[in-house]
Amino acid sequence: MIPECPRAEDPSSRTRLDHSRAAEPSRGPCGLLSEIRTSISKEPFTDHYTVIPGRELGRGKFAVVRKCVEKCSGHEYAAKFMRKRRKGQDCRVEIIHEIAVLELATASPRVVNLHQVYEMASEMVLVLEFAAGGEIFNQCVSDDKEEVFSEEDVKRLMRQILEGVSFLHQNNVVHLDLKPQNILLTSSSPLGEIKIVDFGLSRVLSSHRELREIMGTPEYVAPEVLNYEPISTATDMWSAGVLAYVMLTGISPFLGENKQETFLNISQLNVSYSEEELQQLDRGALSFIQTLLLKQPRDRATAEQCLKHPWLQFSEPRDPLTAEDTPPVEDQEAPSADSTSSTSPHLPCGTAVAEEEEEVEEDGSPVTEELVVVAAYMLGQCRHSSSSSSSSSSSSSSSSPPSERDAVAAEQKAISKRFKFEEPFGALQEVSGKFSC
Ligand SMILES: Nc1ncnc2c1ncn2[C@@H]1O[C@H](COP(=O)(O)OP(=O)(O)OP(=O)(O)O)[C@@H](O)[C@H]1O
Repeated sequence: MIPECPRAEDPSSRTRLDHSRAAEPSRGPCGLLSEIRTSISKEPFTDHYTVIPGRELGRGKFAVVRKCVEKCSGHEYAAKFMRKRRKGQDCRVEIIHEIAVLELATASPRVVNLHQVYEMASEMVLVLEFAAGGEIFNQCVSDDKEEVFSEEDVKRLMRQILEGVSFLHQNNVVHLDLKPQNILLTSSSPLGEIKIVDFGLSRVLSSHRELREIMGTPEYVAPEVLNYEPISTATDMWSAGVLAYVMLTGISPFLGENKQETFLNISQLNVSYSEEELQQLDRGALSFIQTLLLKQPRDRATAEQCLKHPWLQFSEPRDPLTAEDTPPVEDQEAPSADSTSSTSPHLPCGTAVAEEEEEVEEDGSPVTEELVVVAAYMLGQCRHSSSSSSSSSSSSSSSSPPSERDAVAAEQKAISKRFKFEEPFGALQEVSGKFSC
């Protein structure tokens, strides 16, 4: 018998989450949200969903994402199975935060939709809208000319990414892990719409408390993160610049032979704008990237400024040689806003952030949080830029034979590593202790 779909607020079928947490502050430590509206079902997940056997949709260190079908509706979803205990620590609060951010972003079509949540003894399952086109990463690194994005594709997708990022930033949320693996497509052919996923590292910014987390994926991480300087919405904008570079060229601009080299490339802003792939593009594309890959966060364009960039305006493709009308970077509208400013745009009703009491030290100075790093380190799937301090200019994915490449591709999922930055960059260490949430 096909079960009926439970109604969203049916108390008999769901356990309201967090009875015990109702009195908790709306935001926990480290910019984490701690209140959610979604009911959490304690019923067996498989009573309501059939998990499609076979290949996983994706995998992180503590989560597996599988395709499933809701029995009552026949609709396909992506079920993200997340372990509650990680390296001996209870990480449920982190999962609750991820749910809360997804709830907050319901109004944005650029963020993946959360359908339901289930909780078992050791796992929680986030039932997400299924993005059938998979990661844009696949097209970024494809050898198939038919598959790789055209510049017009990148413009359209980039606009959508920026719309999503702008929505998050207007709500004081920073994603902190924007990368091609976390930008999915509703369909790959024809090319659909983008959906931003994975809010596991996201944080809520506060005007009274500096956030200095060191986390992210090395290739996409901004210089201020490496320098243990305050994180802001501009931190995501750096990653957006790296994303644009990778989508347009298939080259990861800062990727080195190892993470130290990658970090060095980032902190020295060692990026090449003379790659052949970039030269073939409209000049506006280069100018766009250059408004983002700037060392000082305050100098970077905001998501809204980016959406007004000449390159992203709707236009017919132009001959790169005659594209003289795009103003050089320095002539463009100066991105100046301090994106950590306290102006708090609209938050959806009921979201916790607006009600939160800010933490301030006794002397009135903002509380600075010390955090341990979570860096999901990706093996070098993209090609290195020729300017990077890497000794080789191509990665295994571009130089290996196809069979080897397939094997590499099969293992391309994130290998999470943990880094601890005790001092600015120079003292970067990978640590082997407990994983801290
Ligand atoms: N809604 C979805 N539809 C289709 N595939 C998805 C969906 N959500 C996630 N995936 C796939 O699963 C992968 C892992 O998902 P996600 O990044 O959310 O997990 P994670 O464990 O937090 O990963 P990471 O370790 O990279 O942070 C994604 O990169 C994507 O390939």
